[in-house]
Amino acid sequence: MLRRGFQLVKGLGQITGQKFSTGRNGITIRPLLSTGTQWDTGSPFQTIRPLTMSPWPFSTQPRDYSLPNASWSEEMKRLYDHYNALCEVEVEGGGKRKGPWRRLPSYNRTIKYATGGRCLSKVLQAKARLFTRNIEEQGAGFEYVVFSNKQEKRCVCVFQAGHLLEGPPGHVHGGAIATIIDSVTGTLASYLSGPVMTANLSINYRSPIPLGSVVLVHSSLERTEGRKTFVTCQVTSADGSKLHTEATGLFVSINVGHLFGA
Ligand SMILES: CCCCCCCCCC(=O)SCCNC(=O)CCNC(=O)[C@H](O)C(C)(C)COP(=O)(O)OP(=O)(O)OC[C@H]1O[C@@H](n2cnc3c(N)ncnc32)[C@H](O)[C@@H]1OP(=O)(O)O
Repeated sequence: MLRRGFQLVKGLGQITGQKFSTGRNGITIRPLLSTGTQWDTGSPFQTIRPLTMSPWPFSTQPRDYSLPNASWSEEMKRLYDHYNALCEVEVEGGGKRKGPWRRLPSYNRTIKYATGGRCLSKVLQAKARLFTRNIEEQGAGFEYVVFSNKQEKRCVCVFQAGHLLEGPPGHVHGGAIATIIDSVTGTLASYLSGPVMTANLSINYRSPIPLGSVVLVHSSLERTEGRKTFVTCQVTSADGSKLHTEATGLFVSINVGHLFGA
């Protein structure tokens, strides 16, 4: 029973991305699901606090990684607040209506908790995570939030690069920069054109990005041609005064069956 309980919570941790750890004297659990079920693992392990169990083994309330957390710098929070405020506009006589901008929520699977992928075993399916959201330690990897503006066919990402993204000493790895560019341009392309895959990404690195700094990743639609969506991208310092990186991307619309073995 004890072993079964431990395997289950460990499995849940892998599936939900939530934190469970084994202490010297047993299982220490920071339950994030709240359920009414009390599991007593018995001595020497401490009582596992109530867990909410659903018939579907995935959390129904996955973490939205694009919301502020304790690792965000003042600059990151200020920029988040700035763009978040543009998501609503005041109307005459009081009240608010939706503004031109949207904050895009972000989870650790591309399609929220969908299984899929050609030839993936069930174990791999359960463990698969979105590359940019697979570091659980807050502030260590990619901290970012994307805001999109459908009317203007563009988006902006506020990105704080954590210490695990180091390339040259004290600066962000070029592959990490390519990753956030691919994610932001891909998000814009799929927001405007539906399911797409990156066919081409061309990057010019103009000036290094200091580790821990906050930068803006701007992406705009250049044009569409049939199944092809062309986008541009610039990574700048938070105040816009310095250009760090420029890129262009080509995204090709796909039938999702392309990914699911059809
Ligand atoms: C919502 C959450 C968002 C999260 C964001 C994450 C973003 C991450 C995005 C990725 O990283 S995707 C992973 C990396 N990309 C891949 O693995 C793609 C691998 N390549 C493919 O699967 C196929 O090559 C591809 C789907 C891109 C295209 O194959 P298709 O058979 O569907 O299309 P086809 O080869 O017929 O090409 C269609 C058009 O695109 C053009 N094209 C395709 N690849 C090209 C290329 N590389 N360069 C220039 N043009 C290209 C091609 O010439 C043609 O132009 P025309 O219509 O004018 O004839």
